[in-house]
Amino acid sequence: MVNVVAKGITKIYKSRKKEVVALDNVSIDIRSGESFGILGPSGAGKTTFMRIIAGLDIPTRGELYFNDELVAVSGKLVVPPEDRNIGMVFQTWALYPNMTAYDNIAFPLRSLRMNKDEERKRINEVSDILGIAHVLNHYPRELSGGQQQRVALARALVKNPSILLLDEPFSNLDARIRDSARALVRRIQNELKITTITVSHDPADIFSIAERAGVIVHGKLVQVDKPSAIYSNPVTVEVARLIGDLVELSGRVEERNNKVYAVVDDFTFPISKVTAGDVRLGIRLEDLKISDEASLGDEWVLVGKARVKVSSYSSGLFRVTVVPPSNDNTEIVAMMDRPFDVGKEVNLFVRSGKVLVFS
Ligand SMILES: Nc1ncnc2c1ncn2[C@@H]1O[C@H](COP(=O)(O)OP(=O)(O)OP(=O)(O)O)[C@@H](O)[C@H]1O
Repeated sequence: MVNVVAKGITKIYKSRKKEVVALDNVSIDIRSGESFGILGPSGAGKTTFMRIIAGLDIPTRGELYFNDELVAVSGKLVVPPEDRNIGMVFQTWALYPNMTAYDNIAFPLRSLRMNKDEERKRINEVSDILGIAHVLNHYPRELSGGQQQRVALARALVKNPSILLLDEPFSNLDARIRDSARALVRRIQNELKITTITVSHDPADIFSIAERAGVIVHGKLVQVDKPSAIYSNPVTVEVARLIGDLVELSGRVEERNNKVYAVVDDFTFPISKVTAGDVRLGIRLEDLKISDEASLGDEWVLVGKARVKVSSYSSGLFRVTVVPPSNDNTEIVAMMDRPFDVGKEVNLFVRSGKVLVFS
């Protein structure tokens, strides 16, 4: 088991006389045996970070250690990729189309000049764990997406790697089998206790397999925490957006009866942070509700009267957009279990303590 330590890693690409800062002073300590997730929008620098760990790219500045061993430093590869004992699964799985599943999995072992019995034993072990023993004679085109992904995973695991790198490993799978694929990766990681780093732009991947996660935005590591803590306390509105649908509003802080509110047109949102002046608010759709009732119990706080502007259907729920009486442009969306008539006057509620405040 290996702990991965990055100290001040910066990666600058030079292309057509332009410099792109893909990673900007990233420091992180990924614990031995940990399942760590890296979340970030497209172009944030996630793949660059993985490539540097794998040794496929060299940091422009900074140091990378596996345990206490220096593996790369400012412009220099100290330990080459083939000596890093890393298993990788790419987004596309990158299986060799002209080789059977067996030969794909055996490929990393061929350089070890292992005897055939030992090779078969290893491949059978890893195939049993992944439930693909019955398709080892098939070519990739004869396998389902889920089976192809498991072959790619088997190929990454067959050498007993110290580190497993998964780059968007589920994005090529049908949505309906993604959950079971995530559960499989989580179970294997748990059993084998390999330090695992999963990169994704999809928070569902990170929530299902990572114990801790780092968020990279514009090359900077802006937050490291448990996924649930990033969800509840995102450091910026960009991070909040990455981890779920969000209503964003601009408000003005006011104190009324010793309580602090953010006022948005006719709405008053209770907030806990005392930040004077203008604030940016973020509220998750699941923390908003509309109702004909005047009260919904202690969990929900009345924000004000609203008018239904649009009501549409979305995956089993109704997406209801409401506006305050005085401003048709301040749109707030709540996911409801029934439709509401357009033009109807309703009460808007927010879940207590769930208004995110950004300065
Ligand atoms: N070889 C390269 N030469 C020049 N620029 C590059 C190179 N590789 C990556 N970049 C740039 O570095 C930045 C980070 O890219 P990277 O692929 O690491 O992002 P990412 O977060 O993995 O994005 P995605 O989710 O879209 O794959 C981008 O602006 C990208 O265009």
